[in-house]
Amino acid sequence: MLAHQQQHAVSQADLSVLSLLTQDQAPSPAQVASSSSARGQPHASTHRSKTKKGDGRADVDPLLIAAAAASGPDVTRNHYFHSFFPHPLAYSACDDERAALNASPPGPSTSPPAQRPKMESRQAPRSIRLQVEEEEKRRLERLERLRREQMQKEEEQKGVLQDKPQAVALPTRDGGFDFQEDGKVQAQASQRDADRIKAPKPGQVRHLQDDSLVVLLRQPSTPPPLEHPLAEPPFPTVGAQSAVKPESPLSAPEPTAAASPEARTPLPPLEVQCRVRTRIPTPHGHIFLHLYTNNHDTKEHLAFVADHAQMASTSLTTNAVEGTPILAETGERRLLPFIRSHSLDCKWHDGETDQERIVRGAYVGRLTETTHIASHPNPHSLDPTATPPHVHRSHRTTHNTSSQAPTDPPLVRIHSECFTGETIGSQRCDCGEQLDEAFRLITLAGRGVIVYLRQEGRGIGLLEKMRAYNLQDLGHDTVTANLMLGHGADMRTYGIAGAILRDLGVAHNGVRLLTNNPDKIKQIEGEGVKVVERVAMVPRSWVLAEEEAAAAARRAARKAKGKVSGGDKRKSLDASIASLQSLDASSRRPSDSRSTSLASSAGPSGYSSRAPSDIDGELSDGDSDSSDWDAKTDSSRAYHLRRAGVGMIGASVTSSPELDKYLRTKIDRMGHLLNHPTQQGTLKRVMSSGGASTPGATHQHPLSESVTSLDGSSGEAASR
Ligand SMILES: Nc1nc2c(ncn2[C@@H]2O[C@H](COP(=O)(O)OP(=O)(O)OP(=O)(O)O)[C@@H](O)[C@H]2O)c(=O)[nH]1
Repeated sequence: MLAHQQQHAVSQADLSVLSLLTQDQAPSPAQVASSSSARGQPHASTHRSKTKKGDGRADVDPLLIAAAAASGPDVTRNHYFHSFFPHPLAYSACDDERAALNASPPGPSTSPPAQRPKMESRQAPRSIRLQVEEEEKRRLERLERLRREQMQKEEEQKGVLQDKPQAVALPTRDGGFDFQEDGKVQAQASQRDADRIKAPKPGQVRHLQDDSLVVLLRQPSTPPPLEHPLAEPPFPTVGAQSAVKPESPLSAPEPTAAASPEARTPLPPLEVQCRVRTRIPTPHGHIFLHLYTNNHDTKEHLAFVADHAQMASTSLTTNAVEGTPILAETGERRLLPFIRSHSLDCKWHDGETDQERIVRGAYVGRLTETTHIASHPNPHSLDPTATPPHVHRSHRTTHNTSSQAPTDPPLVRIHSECFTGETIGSQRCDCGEQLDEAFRLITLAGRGVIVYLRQEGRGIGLLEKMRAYNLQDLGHDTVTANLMLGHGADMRTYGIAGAILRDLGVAHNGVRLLTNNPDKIKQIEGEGVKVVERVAMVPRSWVLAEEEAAAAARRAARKAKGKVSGGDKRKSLDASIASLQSLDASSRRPSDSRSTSLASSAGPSGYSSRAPSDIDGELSDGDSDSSDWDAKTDSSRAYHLRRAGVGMIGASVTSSPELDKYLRTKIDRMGHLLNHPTQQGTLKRVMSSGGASTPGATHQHPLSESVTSLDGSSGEAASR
């Protein structure tokens, strides 16, 4: 009983310690000392407590009490932010607060107490974190399942394709096609295939029942990996050199990454790859559209190929009689290599099927319901007159062409994308009509290439070009506007064009380049493309003006002479037809020398002067009293339809004060090889150094001596 009482007795010392710990103010050292000494006194109850060790509690250590007291009543970090915390700055271990205290001047402070830092957890509650983890796990499992299914399908597909022989496609009546080995019906065709051939269900798209074809269509094969794949992030698209360096920009903007050679990451050797080819019927005729990828940018550059002989052929060699073009002027058959993409035709992987080749466009002739012949993986090896297999990976590779038969250099246009000119017929530039004219000329010649480069706005992009247009509306020209925005006058490069032309096998034998731009000729030659002739691109509005002036002159002459007799009229028509035919032949024929180019007489009337079918249209245009010719033939109707701009790219003829200024700037400031017509209507364009108002570089290029005039006469004639 006594022991029990002793155990629960509270001594005076305990009470004083308790009051020390619970008081508002921190105890002074003296208080602590007295408290300790009080505990040190041999007090009866203290003594009793010392003797009662059986309750498991340790004696209260005076040092511990002193430390606790010095820290104030709220000592744990957990208590620190409780709203009931009574003592600002009582947590002496907080560095921020100590710093704030040190910073405050000595003596009574009037400034408000420093803000206590807030320590808040940004972590989501655990339940949410678990939920997110769970979802991520489920997503990864789903992906893994899909990947496994995909692999399984591919395995199955491989099995199917190995069982199925490589084949030439045979047409089916419902528009699908079946592939049979070497064109022969397979004796061991599967029962399923045989059933399908015999009994097609009406309205059913048969080829979609073919599992292997479905797999092929949904998961097309990819070309062999490039030696130097596209780096991440993509390399700048454009901007290696500019034709005209910034002279004195009004502001001095930072050079763009593309503009500054030092800032550019060194590019790997350029590689291009034709991924797909297809036939497109255009208002001017059929062309093959090729889509290219490359390892310098992420853009899809294009090539349009006109090759009528190839389209008519059922063989990859030009030895096939039906594929041999006949030269208009001599009637002679000439063996011309077909213009084909080496990277498209080559084998992409082992076990490649004809289906794969045909779907990507590696086929012979024209794909129809009745002809589906996959091309040979190396078509050039079949053609003795063709360029050797083109090595597209490095344009530095030289080919020995000495043993090859001379070939007709195709017409080639290297065109830069212009959204505004080509899609909505902007009258600020001549891009739309130039593209249209290039289509007209290559299809008329029956053989040629347009390389369509995705370097909008001379390489500065659509956004910047539109900003430049606003500056032009303020009165600046196209060059100055570019410079003001911190770009060069022309930021385009032609490496990709060169690689595409090499891939198409036309670079080495020479091309007739449709351009007025001397810088373009220089750059493309630097890419290993042989330019044997420059063919001028004449604004159609100029041609039109010339023709109208000529027609007016003829009418005036007739009036002066009196009405011509029927016989005279016939003679004059015959003479005109003969002259037009000779012009027409010239646009089809390669030039004998680099010095003279009979210009593509561009413009709506140019159709008539080039296409025999339009000759009547030309004459009717010139002679008002021969309009009866128009109604007589279909060809004149075609002429009028085309003249009206049906199906033309952009606008068939571009004409505006803005265009006038644009062309003038190109001639005066960018050295384009074109003379602006004078007010008197003198439209002879003399491309020689003497005739063109062009800067130095223009004169040095041999092709700058080419002479072109709107009436098709040679330079010598024009200058006489
Ligand atoms: N920055 C800029 N680009 C323009 C402007 N007008 C047209 N372009 C672009 O210029 C490119 C065509 O270049 P041009 O100088 O017209 O012709 P070119 O291709 O150099 O020369 P040719 O072969 O003779 O046609 C296209 O990419 C157009 O988008 C303009 O005012 N400013």
